[in-house]
Amino acid sequence: MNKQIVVALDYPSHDEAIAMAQKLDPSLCRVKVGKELFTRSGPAIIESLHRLGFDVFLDLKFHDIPNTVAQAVLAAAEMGVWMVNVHASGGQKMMERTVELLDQKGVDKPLLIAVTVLTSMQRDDLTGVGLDVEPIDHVKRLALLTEKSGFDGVVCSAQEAPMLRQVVSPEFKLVTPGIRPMGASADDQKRIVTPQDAVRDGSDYLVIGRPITQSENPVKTLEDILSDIKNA
Ligand SMILES: O=C(O)c1cc(=O)[nH]c(=O)n1[C@@H]1O[C@H](COP(=O)(O)O)[C@@H](O)[C@H]1O
Repeated sequence: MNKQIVVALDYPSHDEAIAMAQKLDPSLCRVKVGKELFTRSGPAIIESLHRLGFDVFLDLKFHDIPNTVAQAVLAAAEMGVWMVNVHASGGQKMMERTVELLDQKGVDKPLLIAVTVLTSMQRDDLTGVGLDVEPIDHVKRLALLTEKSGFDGVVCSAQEAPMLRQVVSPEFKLVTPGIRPMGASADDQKRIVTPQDAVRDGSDYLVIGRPITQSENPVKTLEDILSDIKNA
């Protein structure tokens, strides 16, 4: 089974994250460790999740000079994570140096993914940082740069998936947060899509946090989403 759902374990402690992971079935989903959890728990959380049998997406969104990002991604690869991400806006040299270093070291490469435009942003947020473009156009530009740099895929909103599927190779992975089942609260997300539409529009992996982790019955919510996407 192609495990398409990645549950975002956005918790303030190792034990709270593990308590949720223990309710989940690693044959049905993968998990994501982000900045809050990793900053509080460090690599121990990755080891614990691996022991439970999960594939781990380490979401630290690296963005720095090429050597620094390449070395950080190497450290992630050596922890055995399944997927790791950087910000595409760090540029081509940053991504190319990362691929080159991992090749030189001969480590097993995680899926190398670059964030395009955060799903919490819309046009006026881009204007605020000096980018006078529509999110979809900026996503396209950064996705093409990411592919050219030898990375495996991008993080984007599933709203951009149909457009990207026209311009990138079929193997290029589209990882889409900002997923909200019909009627769920959007929280701080802006470019949101339902699970079913995300899959139908060509998303490979759906990153879902609060709709599952803050649900009264996370396991049932996950099962409902899985059954929705099966019908997509
Ligand atoms: O890279 C990410 O995972 C990410 C990129 C992005 O553009 N938007 C985004 O929401 N995320 C992450 O995806 C998760 C979404 O969580 P929920 O909004 O709770 O479903 C969070 O952990 C975010 O850090």
